[in-house]
Amino acid sequence: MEGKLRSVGIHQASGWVEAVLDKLVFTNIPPGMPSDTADNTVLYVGEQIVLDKLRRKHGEIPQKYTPLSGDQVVIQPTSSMGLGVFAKRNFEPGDLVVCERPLLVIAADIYSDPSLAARGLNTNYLINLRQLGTILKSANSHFLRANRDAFADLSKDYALDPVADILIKDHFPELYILSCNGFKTRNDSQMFGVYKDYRVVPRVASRINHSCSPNAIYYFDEATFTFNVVATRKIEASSEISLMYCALEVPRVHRHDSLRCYNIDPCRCVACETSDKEGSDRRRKMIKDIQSDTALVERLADLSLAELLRIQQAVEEEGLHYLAVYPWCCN
Ligand SMILES: C[S@@+](CC[C@H](N)C(=O)[O-])C[C@H]1O[C@@H](n2cnc3c(N)ncnc32)[C@H](O)[C@@H]1O
Repeated sequence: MEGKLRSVGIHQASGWVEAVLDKLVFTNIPPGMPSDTADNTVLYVGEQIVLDKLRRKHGEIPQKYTPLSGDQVVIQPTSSMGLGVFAKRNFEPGDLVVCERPLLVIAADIYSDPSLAARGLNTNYLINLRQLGTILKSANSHFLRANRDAFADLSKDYALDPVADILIKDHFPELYILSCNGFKTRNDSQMFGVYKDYRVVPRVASRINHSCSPNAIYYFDEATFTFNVVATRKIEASSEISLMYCALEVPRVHRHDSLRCYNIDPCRCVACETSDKEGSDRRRKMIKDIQSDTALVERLADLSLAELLRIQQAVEEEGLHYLAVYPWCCN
C-alpha cells in the first residue's frame, strides 16, 4: 500500500509542481532593506495578486509598527506543557501582550487551486499533504537563516492522521510545524485570492499554550503584517499567557476530542485540572444556547438584572471573557 501511494504521489506531484509551485511568490516582507533583521521579516508564500491587493488597500505593505519593549513576556518551561509564554508585568483587558512579525504567512489550502482540480491533480488527501509539504520545503530555503532555525525549532507535536503520520512525518516535518503552530487569519481577512485558508506562524506566540479558559485572543494585522495577542482579562506578572486552540462553548469531552490532534491528551490547562466538570459543562451549554439564540441576544437589554448577572457570572467562572456576550451583560 505504501509503495502504491508513493508512486501515485510522485507522479501527481510532478504535474502539480508545474501547475502551481511556479506561480507562487516567496517574498521576505519587508524585502531586503539593509536595516531589516530576521525578526522583522515575514516569509509570505502565496499569490502575487494578494500582495497587489494589499498594496492597493494599504498603500505600501508592510506599514510601520511599533514593536513592544522586551519586558512584556518571556518564554519559559512549564511544568507539563513544554515551553510556554509568561507575563513579565501586569496586563489589563485590552492590553497588547505580543506584537510581532511572524515567521511565515502561507496559504495552507494551496492544493485547492482550481487549476489543479481541472487537471485532476488534487484528488487525494495524502497527495494534497505532500503538495503542501513540498511547498513548505521550498519555503524553508527562502527563509532568512535565523528564521529558518527558529521555524525548525518549533513544536511538531501534532497528529495529522495515522497513515499520513507513518508515511509523511519523517519526510515533511515542516507540515507538522505548520499544523501545530499555524493560526488562521480571520475569516474576514482581505488577503484572499484563489486560496482561503491563510495560516500565520508566529515566532513568540507559537509558544503560547492552549487553555479552555484563555486569558488572551489573537489577530493578524495585514497592514503591518504583525501577529498580535491581546489580553481579554487581567493577567498578573509571572502568570502564563494562554490562547484557545478549539471552540470552548462545548462540553469538556468535545474540547478534548478537538485537542487530540495537538497531542493534548489530557488537557493540562487550569480549567480542566481544577473546575467541576458537570457545573462547567452546564454553564458552557447555557452560554452557547444564549449565543446561538439571535432573538435572545437582541433582547439582552430587556433581560432582568438577575438574568444578566447569571450570564456574566457564568462567563467569568468559565473564563470566556472574549465572548461578545460578555460586555453586553456588563453594560
Ligand atoms: C503551539 S505549541 C505550544 C508551545 C509548546 N508548549 C512548545 O513547547 O513549543 C502546542 C503544543 O504545546 C503543548 N500544549 C499546549 N497546550 C497544552 C495543554 N493545554 N495541555 C497539554 N499540552 C499542551 C502540546 O504539546 C501542543 O502540541
